[in-house]
Amino acid sequence: MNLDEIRSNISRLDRELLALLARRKALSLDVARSKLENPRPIRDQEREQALLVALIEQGRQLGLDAHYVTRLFHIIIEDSVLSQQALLQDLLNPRDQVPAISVAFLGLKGSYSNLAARKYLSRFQAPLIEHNCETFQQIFDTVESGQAQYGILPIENTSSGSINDVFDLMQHTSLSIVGELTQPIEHCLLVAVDTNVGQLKTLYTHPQVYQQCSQYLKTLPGVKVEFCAASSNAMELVAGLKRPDVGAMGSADGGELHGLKPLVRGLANQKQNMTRFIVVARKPIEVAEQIPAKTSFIMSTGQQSGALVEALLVLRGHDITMTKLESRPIIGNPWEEMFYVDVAANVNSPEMQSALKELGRITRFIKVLGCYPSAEVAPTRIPSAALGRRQTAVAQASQPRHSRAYKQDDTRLQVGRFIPTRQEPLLIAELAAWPGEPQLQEAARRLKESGGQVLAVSCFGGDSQQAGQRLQQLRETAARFDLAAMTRVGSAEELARAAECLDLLLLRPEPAQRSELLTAAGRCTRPLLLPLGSDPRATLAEVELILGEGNQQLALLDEEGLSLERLLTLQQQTHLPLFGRLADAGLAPELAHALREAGLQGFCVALAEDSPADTLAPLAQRLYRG
Ligand SMILES: O=C(O)C(=O)C[C@]1(C(=O)O)C=C[C@@H](O)C=C1
Repeated sequence: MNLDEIRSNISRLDRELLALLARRKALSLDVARSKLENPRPIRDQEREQALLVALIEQGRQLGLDAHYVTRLFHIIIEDSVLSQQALLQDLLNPRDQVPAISVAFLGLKGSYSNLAARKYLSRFQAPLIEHNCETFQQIFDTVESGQAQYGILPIENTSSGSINDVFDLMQHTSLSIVGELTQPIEHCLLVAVDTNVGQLKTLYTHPQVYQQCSQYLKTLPGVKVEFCAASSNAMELVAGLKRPDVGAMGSADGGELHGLKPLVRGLANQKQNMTRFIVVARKPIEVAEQIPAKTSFIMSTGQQSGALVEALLVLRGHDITMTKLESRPIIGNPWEEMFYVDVAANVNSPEMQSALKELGRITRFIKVLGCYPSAEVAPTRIPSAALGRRQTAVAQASQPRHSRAYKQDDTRLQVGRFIPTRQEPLLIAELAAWPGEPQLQEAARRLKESGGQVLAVSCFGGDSQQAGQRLQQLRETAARFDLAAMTRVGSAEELARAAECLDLLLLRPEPAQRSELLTAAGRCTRPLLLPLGSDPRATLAEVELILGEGNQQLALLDEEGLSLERLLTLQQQTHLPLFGRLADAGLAPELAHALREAGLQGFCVALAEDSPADTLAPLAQRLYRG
C-alpha cells in the first residue's frame, strides 16, 4: 500500500468511528428517556466502572494501552452524561423560542468572561448577542432589566480566591443562579509587535490577574503595572498602542481576537489556574432529580458563639455535603456576617427542603440564590464505598495529636485525586535520578499501565532555574497520564516551591535546618510523607510539631524495613497512614502483599532507568488483585 492508500484507509476508519460515536450518543439519549420514565439517576458509576474495566481488558488484547483506553472513554462517557443531563433539563425547562440568546459579561471581546459566556451558551446552538459591561453591577442591571437573558460572573479562582464583589451583589439581586462552569485560565504576556521582555516598560492588567501572577511580576521589577477594568480592556489598549515597550496580560485565545501574540505563557503562580463562573437569569430553573445538582444560599446567623456551627450541623444532620462556605461582612452592621453556602443537593429534594426549614428557624436571614446542574463530571475510578466514611474526631487536648486517643479513625490522605486506603493502597514509583524527557514519559506510562498512582523523582540539587523546570516537567508529565506527582524536599524553600505544584512532598530525613523544614511543612497544605527513623518515637515527636502547625495531611514512611510487629504497634499508636518502601524488586510483590494485609496504605518502589519493563506490573497485580 502506498501512503495515499494508507491515508485513505485511515480516513475511512475515522468516518466509521464518528458514525459509531454518533450511534452511541443516540443510544445514551435513549437511556436518558428510559431513566425519565422509570426514574433513576443519570450517573451510574458502578456501570461505568464495569464498562471501563471490560474495555481496558479488551483494549489490552488488541494492543491498546490502559491509559489510552481510559482517557478515550472518560471523554466519551463525560459527553454521554452531559448530553443526557442537557436533554432532561431541556424537557423540564422549555425555553422561549427566541431567534438569539443574549448575555451580559465583564469586559470586551476576548475577556475570560467572554470566553466563558461563549462556552456556556454554545449548548443552545443559537446566535449570541453580547452585552459588554464595565462593572459587575452593570451585568446585574442588564439582566434584571431584561436587556440580556443571562449574565456570566466569575465567582472564585483557584489562585486568588473568592471574588467578593460578586458575592456582595448576589445578596441584593432578584436574579437566580441557573448554572455554573469552570474555565481553565492561562495568563500570558501579550504584545502587539515584535519585542522581548527586557524592552517592556508598562504592563496593563486587571487586579485579579495581577494577584494571580504576583510571583512572575516580581521578576520584572522595572516594569510599571497599570490596572484596567478587565483583561480585554488591557488587550484593546495594547493592540491600539502597537508599541514594543507595552504589554497586556490575558489569555492567548482572547489576545488573538485583538491581534496580540503571546510573548510568555503560563504566568500564574498556580499552574492549575481555574475560574468558576456562575450564570444568572431572571427566572430560577428546575433541576431534574436524576442530575447531580448544587444549591447556593446565603444566611446570617446570630452573634452568639456556636451559631454558625449549629447551622452547619443542620446540613450534616441531613447528610448534605457543603462544597463552599464564604463569609462576608454585612454593610452597615459591623457585628454581623453573611455566609454564602454551596451544597451538593437539589433544592427540591426532601432533605434540602427539611434542612432549609430547620435553618430558617435558627438563622436571622436565609435566601436561596438558585439551584443548578453541577458542572463537574468527575471521572469514575474509586469505588464510592471507599470514599463515603466520615471521620469522627475525638479531640482530647491532653493526648498527643498523632495518637488514636486524639483521633480514632485513620487519617484520610488525599494525594491529588487519590485517596489511599488499606484496601487500595497508593503505589508510588520513584526514579533514582532525573531522567531525560522520554524516560520520564515512559516511566509515567508504565506506572499508569500497572495501575499505580504517584510518579516521583528528585527535582532539587541543581540550580534554582533547573529545579523550577524539573518541577514543571514532573507536574505536566504526571498530569498527562492522570497521575499524582511527588518530590523530595530538604529545606523550607524547596518545600515552598514544590508545594506550589506537586501533590505529595517527601521530607528528606536529615537536612541541616530540620526544625525550619518541619515548621514549614506544618504550615503548608500539601500532603506530606515523613520517613520514620530507626527510633519511631523520635519521629512521632516531629509529627507533633507538624500537626501542631496545622497540616493534618501526613503519612509515615518506613524506609528501615521495620518488623511487622513494630508496624502493627505503630498502627495502634497513631491514626496516621503508614507507607512502606520496597527495596528489593524481586521480593516486592510478596512483601507488598503481606504489608498490605498488615494495613499499610502506600508503597514506594524505586524505578531505575534499566529496571525491566515489567517491574511494576507483578507488584501492582499482587497489591490490587490479591
Ligand atoms: O448505562 C447508563 O445508565 C448510561 O446512562 C450510559 C452511560 C454511558 O455512556 O455508557 C452514561 C452514564 C452512566 O453513568 C453510565 C453509562
